[in-house]
Amino acid sequence: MRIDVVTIFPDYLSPLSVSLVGKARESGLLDVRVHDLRDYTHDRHRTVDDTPYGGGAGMVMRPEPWGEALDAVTADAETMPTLVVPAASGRPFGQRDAERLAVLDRLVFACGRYEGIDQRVIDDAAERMPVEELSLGDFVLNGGEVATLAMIEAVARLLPGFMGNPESLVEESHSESGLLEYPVYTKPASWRGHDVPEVLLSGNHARIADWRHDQSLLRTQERRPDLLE
Ligand SMILES: N#Cc1c(N)n[nH]c1-c1ccc2c(Cl)cn(Cc3cccnc3)c2c1
Repeated sequence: MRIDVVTIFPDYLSPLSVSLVGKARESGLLDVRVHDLRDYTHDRHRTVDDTPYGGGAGMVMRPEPWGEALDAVTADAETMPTLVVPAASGRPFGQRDAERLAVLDRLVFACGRYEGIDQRVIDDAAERMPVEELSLGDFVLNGGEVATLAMIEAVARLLPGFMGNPESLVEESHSESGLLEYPVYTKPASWRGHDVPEVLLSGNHARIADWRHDQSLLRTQERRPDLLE
């Protein structure tokens, strides 16, 4: 999978060079290219924003640099990529979205800042490629980079060969079961007076599986009853 990211803060995406995503890039499983939007400006100050039509506080990202940047990163596309635009006003991003995006050949992430990207950028791109405006959740960030990091990690970890042990993808929160993950423990069996639940030391795999399912159900009932509706 190739992922292009356009941003005015390329360094914000440096976490994509470490850990498993970094290893996936080194192995060729993932091809991530980060582009500085200011490279697509032509004035001395490399201006990417301007005042909003209709007034109001803050600034809006100019369409011209975005148009040139998206044209450049999609110019060589054999199949048009999907453009993902993190937006506070976007549709909530979830695990089903990660699964859907993980099977695509190419993604382009448009990381905006200020009060947002001129809407005509999204409208123009939608004439040539699928566009998804997605939100990381019901909280407010200052731009699209953090959401892009999260979405890329959620997608990348689903790529065949990314996780050393693909089995670990099965029993995760928000996986197909629809339940939250059960609590996990490792050695020592007793720590600061806290003991590992006896069933996990029993070696009885049927009892362990039942206990884990019960724990997942309890957690989901307590923390995310909406998942059980
Ligand atoms: N994804 C997501 C997401 C989220 N969950 N919260 N905030 C964002 C997000 C994504 C993109 C931008 C761009 Cl472009 C500018 N801002 C700042 C802003 C904040 C509030 C209202 N208007 C603009 C963004 C915030």
